Amino acid sequence: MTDQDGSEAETASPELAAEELKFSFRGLREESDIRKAISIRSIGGRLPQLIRRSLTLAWRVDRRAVVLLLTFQVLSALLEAFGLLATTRTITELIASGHIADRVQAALPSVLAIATAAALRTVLGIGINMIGSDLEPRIARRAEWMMLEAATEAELSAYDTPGFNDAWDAADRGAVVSPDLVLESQSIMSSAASLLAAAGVLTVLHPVLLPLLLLAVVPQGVAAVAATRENYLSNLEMSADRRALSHLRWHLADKEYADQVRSDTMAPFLLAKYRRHGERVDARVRKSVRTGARYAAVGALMGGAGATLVWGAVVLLLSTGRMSVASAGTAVIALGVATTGLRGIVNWSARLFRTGLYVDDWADFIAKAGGYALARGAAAPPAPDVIRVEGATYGYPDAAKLALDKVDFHVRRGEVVALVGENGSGKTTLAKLIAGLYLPTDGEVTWDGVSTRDLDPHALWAQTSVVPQKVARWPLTARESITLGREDESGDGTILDAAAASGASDVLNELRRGLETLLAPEFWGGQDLSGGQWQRIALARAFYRRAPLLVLDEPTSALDPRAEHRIFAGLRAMAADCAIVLVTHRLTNVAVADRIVVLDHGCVLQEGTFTELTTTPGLFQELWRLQNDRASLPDQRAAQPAEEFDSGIGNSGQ
Ligand SMILES: Nc1ncnc2c1ncn2[C@@H]1O[C@H](COP(=O)(O)OP(=O)(O)OP(=O)(O)O)[C@@H](O)[C@H]1O
Repeated sequence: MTDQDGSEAETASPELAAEELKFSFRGLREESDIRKAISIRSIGGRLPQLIRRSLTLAWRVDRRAVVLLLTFQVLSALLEAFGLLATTRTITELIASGHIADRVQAALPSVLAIATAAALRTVLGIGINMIGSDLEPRIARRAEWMMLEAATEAELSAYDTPGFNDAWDAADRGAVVSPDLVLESQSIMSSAASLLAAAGVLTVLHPVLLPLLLLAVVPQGVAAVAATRENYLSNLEMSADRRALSHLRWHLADKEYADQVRSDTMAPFLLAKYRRHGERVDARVRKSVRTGARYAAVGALMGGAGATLVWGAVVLLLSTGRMSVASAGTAVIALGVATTGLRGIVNWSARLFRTGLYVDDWADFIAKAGGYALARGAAAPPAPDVIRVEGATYGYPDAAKLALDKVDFHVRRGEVVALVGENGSGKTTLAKLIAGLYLPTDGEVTWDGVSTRDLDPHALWAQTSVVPQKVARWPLTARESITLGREDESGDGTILDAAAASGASDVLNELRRGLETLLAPEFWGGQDLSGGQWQRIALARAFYRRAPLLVLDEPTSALDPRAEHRIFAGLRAMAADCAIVLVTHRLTNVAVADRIVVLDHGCVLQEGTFTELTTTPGLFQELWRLQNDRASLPDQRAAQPAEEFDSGIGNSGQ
């Protein structure tokens, strides 16, 4: 139980506490696997794989750019090493004995070499930057494209699977950061190139310097990776609250519910929930920031100790005469370059590692959607003469009971068959099975004897028109909303015929630019329609398609009596060359059907013509009687004193 400000009643026992919005990564990677995958030990092995992944992604987008990027990077590293060696030469010439003018002249070629190398590296750096910036948005789009392809090629049932939508959200974040993978890999490679150049020079100067340098930088690296790991884990733990926040934000601010937020006085109630989830996120962020700061402090302390060791070694080597002044001078510069390179590798690796975790979510989604990828046959069905459902069972993932249990049904071309039953009896689910949107968990649905499992789904859907309960309000022009991009050569005639049959012509006549009007209220200049007008457009869309199977799921729920009458008056003529499956609760409308199938708790309870079912005792007759009972309400009102009747409504259920 919750009070108006959204807080749970104190008395609720844990088992009976109200459920909250929660999301799971179930079906993706298990959390324990994620923790294992991001143990510090596994990270080293992961980096090459991530660099390979970033190159593969970039390769898919633009091979030439990748080749140029790598070539520029190698050239830049070679120039850096060359510059460092030229530095030794310059210092040697400058500190040699002789007149200063002679020494400067002797050093001039190597100074020129240093300057040329630096200039060339700057040019290469600009080139690398340019190629990277050009690649990044294209990589993000490519990653998004792959997600969209994977999602649209998945079975519809994937959307009913717990965790699928979370996987989509996580993958979306992965796609957004995917270009960073390239930037970070490239920065690691460039830091590695600098390090290699400096390491080569340092090893020549004295072999002890390099291992000491590693000692200075590696602890900081480990600390950075540990902080990154903590940050990712906290994000993972917060994902449920963050999704809840985003849902609540949508429900509070979107146009769809703006009226009900006001009329139901929902704002304080939902805002309290929003605050609660927000506070949980804040607490987790605070914990993560503190842990990260602790890691950073330990890393910095150890790094400082390491750096003291390196510089102490240089001083010792110089003071004991084991290193010349020229070499020490170069060592100082090379140490600077090597430290920057190493630090770059470590810090960029930590960032690459974190990005890699998000990109893993993206890759997991693509693989996950792949797990639900349409894997049916390739046979293209001709217009079916008969569609049969044979002993079909369907259970939604994780549902406590079956939505359909051993259902037999058939519809022939030229027939109108109505599905009737109480809420939740399985009508929509059966309609989706017939239209090949779902495959039965058991049993078969066949089109002219061929199982929908063996038919090419896209070819099957091309033979199907569906008007669902909640029709899509595509952000398209009225013309596109009806043709869905499948305009034929016959010109506007077919569109206008479909519009006339559905009643959409009245809507079109009132639009400021007729068929060319943009029906997209969320865009500037786009026009919105009423619920019933949208339904008429959706019906026009279905009629325009002229598919051999027409599935109408509550197609007239928002239509006025005149518009509804037009649809049902025209339905029989339409059935001449197609099979029509009609789902409706308005039983007067099912008189148009050749046969009526009554569903109850996922099973077929009755089947017959309208006359048979209205005259035979059973569920249909009972529903029919209840629907017509409304006619007696005015009589009841007349028979009852007004006050008694009004309070009766208010007290019903007591
Ligand atoms: N996506 C889903 N995930 C889990 N269960 C679902 C889902 N959709 C429907 N169900 C369940 O399956 C059963 C059949 O639902 P279905 O939508 O087919 O019923 P219906 O007869 O069309 O209902 P209505 O008359 O209310 O439209 C119901 O128990 C419902 O709760």
